[in-house]
Amino acid sequence: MYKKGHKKKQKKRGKSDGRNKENILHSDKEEIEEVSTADEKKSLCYEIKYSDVMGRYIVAARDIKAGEIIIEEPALAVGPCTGCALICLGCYREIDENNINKCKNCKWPVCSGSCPGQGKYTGHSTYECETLRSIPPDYSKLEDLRDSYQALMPLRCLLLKKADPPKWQALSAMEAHNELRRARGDIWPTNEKNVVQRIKSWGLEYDPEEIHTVCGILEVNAFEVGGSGANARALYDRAYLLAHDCTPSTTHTDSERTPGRPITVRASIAHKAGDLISLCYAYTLQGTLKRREHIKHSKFFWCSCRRCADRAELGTSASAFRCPRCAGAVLPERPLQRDQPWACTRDHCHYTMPAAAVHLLLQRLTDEYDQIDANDVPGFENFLHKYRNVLLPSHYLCLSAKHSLSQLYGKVTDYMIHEMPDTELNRKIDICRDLMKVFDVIEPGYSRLRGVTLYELHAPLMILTTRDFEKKAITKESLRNRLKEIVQYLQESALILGFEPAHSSEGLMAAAARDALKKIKTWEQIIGKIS
Ligand SMILES: C[S@@+](CC[C@H](N)C(=O)[O-])C[C@H]1O[C@@H](n2cnc3c(N)ncnc32)[C@H](O)[C@@H]1O
Repeated sequence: MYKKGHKKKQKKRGKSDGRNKENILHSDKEEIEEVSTADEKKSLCYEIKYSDVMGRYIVAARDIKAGEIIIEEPALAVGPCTGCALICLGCYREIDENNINKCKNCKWPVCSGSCPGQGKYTGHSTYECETLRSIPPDYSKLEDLRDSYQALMPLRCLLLKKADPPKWQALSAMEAHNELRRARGDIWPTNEKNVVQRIKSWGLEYDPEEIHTVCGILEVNAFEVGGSGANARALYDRAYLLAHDCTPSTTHTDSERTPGRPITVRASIAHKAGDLISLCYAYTLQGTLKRREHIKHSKFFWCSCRRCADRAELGTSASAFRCPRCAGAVLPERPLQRDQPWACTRDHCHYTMPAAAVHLLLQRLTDEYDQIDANDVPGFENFLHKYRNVLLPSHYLCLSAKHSLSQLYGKVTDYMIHEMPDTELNRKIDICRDLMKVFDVIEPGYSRLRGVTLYELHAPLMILTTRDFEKKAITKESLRNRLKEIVQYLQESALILGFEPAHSSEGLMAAAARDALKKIKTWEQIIGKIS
């Protein structure tokens, strides 16, 4: 499943967009679709291509500017993720297991009688409700009920066959990788038990192979959607065509509160006509070994993108261990062959490490990293200090620790921004700058990671500047230069995060950045125009 990732606007797709079929009255449907398909082709900024390696993928049909909308479309289907807690079938928010509210008709869990997802195809639709009415949940077996949620999203897709054939047709066109998945000892039997047998036990007559195919379509193509405690997965008619790249060229965001739960895919960098339009199927802040394993495991192919093929990951050294002999960087000799040894990059040093030793060391360090509590500032700092002779500061585990620290410094108990001493503020600044150097390469342009980090960077800079001004330890000229730099960070952050839904944490950060910019304007009374 794709994790969440983000103006001069391309002509925005209107509500009569050919794919927004739920907005079209049946009698007019064919005519409107034909017209809008022709219009659509003219205005599309991408075209679909095919290769034996990647299958279908999209490229820019013309030059695309950073921030431009490439795809904006409603979901074909939305439903619970596998392994989710007991959630409302309408809005995906967690339900209090001691006080479960039930749908009046089918008796399955919903948050309330007025849940906004009631009766919507992106939530608890009437056809789902009617189907589930004959399968009342057993509330004396909550664990079993939670397990049964795994079958709900596949069932929602299968129900579309009758309830909305065009949507069913659109999702049926997606890749399921059945042969690759069938050959794997884990996925197929798990789906057989948790989904196929479950749907059979509900007395619903679907072909087992078809159910497996729907499971595959979801595994290969679904996007994780939602936020603010309401996590779900969704299929989209065109966004699924985005090929993978470990330095993605787009970001995407979904709008939980808009009917149809649309996804918006934006160019995070400028594209030339013919450029691949890509999305990262893995977490960019991981090293090549982990990203490739994750992609192989969940998307069934070995990535060999530019970043994966380069031992130094495009100059970031994001997987580099420190050489115990000369303190240089130890990197894989052939990063696309995971069983090949790693070696020091310095000419005179011939230190090598067998792949198995690297994998073991990485696992041990990852296990230790994972033990650190998400809010534990000293925990992350200790990790960085403890492994300073084992990992290069650019190693992704160090970057992950710094990423957490960049957000914790200034926001958690004992580290509230106005109480932080200058040394800690400077630490936050250094951390943010280190991160930005890497993010500029692995998630360039208008990416959420860059937007948030720029915002985090402005805060300690602003406080140090104010303190220096109050102490009269700064000239007018240097004050102006520092404010200029802060304004640049805030403007870019507000621009990037302004693409996010207003109520999301990133949307709120964008609003805070805009406010901060207004406040900085008041300094102009003291020092004259800043920029
Ligand atoms: C969501 S689908 C993308 C659409 C798909 N290509 C199709 O034709 O339906 C993901 C699948 O596309 C293929 N794919 C995407 N990016 C790839 C890449 N960079 N290298 C190789 N295969 C890729 C893989 O088969 C992957 O499982």
